[in-house]
Amino acid sequence: MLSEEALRNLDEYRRVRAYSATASSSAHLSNGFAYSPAQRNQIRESWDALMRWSKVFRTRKMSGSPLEASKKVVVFGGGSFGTAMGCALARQKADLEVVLLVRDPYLCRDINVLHENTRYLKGFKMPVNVRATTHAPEALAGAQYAVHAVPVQSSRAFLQGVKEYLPSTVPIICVSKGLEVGSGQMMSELIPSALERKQPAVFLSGPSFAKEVMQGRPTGVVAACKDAELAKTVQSLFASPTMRVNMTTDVVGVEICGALKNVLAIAAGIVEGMDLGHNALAALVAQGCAEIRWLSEKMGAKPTTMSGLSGLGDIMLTCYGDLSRNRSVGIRLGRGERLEDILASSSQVAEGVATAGVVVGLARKYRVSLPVLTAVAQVLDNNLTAREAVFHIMDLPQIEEA
Ligand SMILES: NC(=O)C1=CN([C@@H]2O[C@H](COP(=O)(O)OP(=O)(O)OC[C@H]3O[C@@H](n4cnc5c(N)ncnc54)[C@H](O)[C@@H]3O)[C@@H](O)[C@H]2O)C=CC1
Ligand SMILES: O=C(CO)COP(=O)(O)O
Repeated sequence: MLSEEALRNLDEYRRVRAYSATASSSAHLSNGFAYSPAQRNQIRESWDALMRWSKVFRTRKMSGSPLEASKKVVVFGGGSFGTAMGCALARQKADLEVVLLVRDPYLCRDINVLHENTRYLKGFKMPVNVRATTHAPEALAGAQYAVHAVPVQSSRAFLQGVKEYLPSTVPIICVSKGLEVGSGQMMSELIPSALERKQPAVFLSGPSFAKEVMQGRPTGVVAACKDAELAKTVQSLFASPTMRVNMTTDVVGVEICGALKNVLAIAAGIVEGMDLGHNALAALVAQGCAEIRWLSEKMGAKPTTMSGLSGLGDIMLTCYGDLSRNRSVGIRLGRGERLEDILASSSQVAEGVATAGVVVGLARKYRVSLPVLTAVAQVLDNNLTAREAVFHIMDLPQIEEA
């Protein structure tokens, strides 16, 4: 059921594992340097302890897997990430029915006939147990989980539209990252507000470009839910040889990091587009990390979340990774293009653009100053050029590190 590329990656992964199993018998490193026998023993013992722990853990996990018990999963949104996550699930179990609920009948037909998302993930074959429909009642009938991958600004209208077909017991696994313009809400607030009821929901976030998930490349994400049992269920549902899933109960932390890193990625793109150099980029990303930490802590997030996959992990990916749409928007702004032209030329969502304005409101509410993130909103709002923003940020008073 795995694509050829995913199979190649798995083969490589198995070769590495086989190599690691035999490598401990070879004494010397290639440059003639060798660890002392005591060091080598210590290294081997530490590794063996890790492997023993891993084995015990895996054996305990075997019983009653949520994937085994699942028959149907619906994915809201047939964009790049909904498709990639739907395919990641489908590859794990051949008789799992994965249904993408899409708007466009032409895309729907391509997915069902060509087994390819010709608009958002061109060139990637989808597993045959993934299909698409434009009909919400059919998509939702009998689904045990709903993966929500609709852009944040369209999520309220979307959820209101499917509410009557979505049983209130079906967990939503939300992968959308951003804050709603107008309400300022995170997805964990928007979902119950749009549905006008409580709905179990887990927030899956972390460094995970859709294309690489689709290629079956190793990826790590975190599942956040106040209900730890549900977070563990989703952890176990998505965990595979190519996907590690941590769990946490810190929903606010995971959501705010996921939303704000998109704004920071626009800033990183601007620095890149203006060719300001590696020093500038590293200083900017470090400052952005501090700003995200200041706000998220005031909102009640755990500090560990900031240094985890949804925090630092996703910040590094989006600020430095070529596949980031938010970073691309920033690069083009930094090169002098107008925002409206950039947005008009892209069919994909860059959540940071809308989120940037909302962050400024949150910063005021929580009485925290966020120079870089506010500067991004100013540039996007056309009140500052990228060059002016950089000048003003560099000219801020020199401070004690906080
Ligand atoms: N692409 C990626 O690598 C990742 C994306 N995400 C997040 O996932 C969310 C979705 O992003 P992508 O799939 O990348 O977006 P995309 O731009 O590839 O596709 C968005 C999809 O949502 C659909 N859509 C938009 N408005 C809709 C509406 N009102 N009703 C129904 N469907 C609607 C579009 O038709 C399209 O299928 C975003 O919040 C993004 O930040 C998270 C992790 C990785
Ligand atoms: O969230 C993402 C990866 O984790 C995707 O980032 P972009 O939306 O900037 O492409």
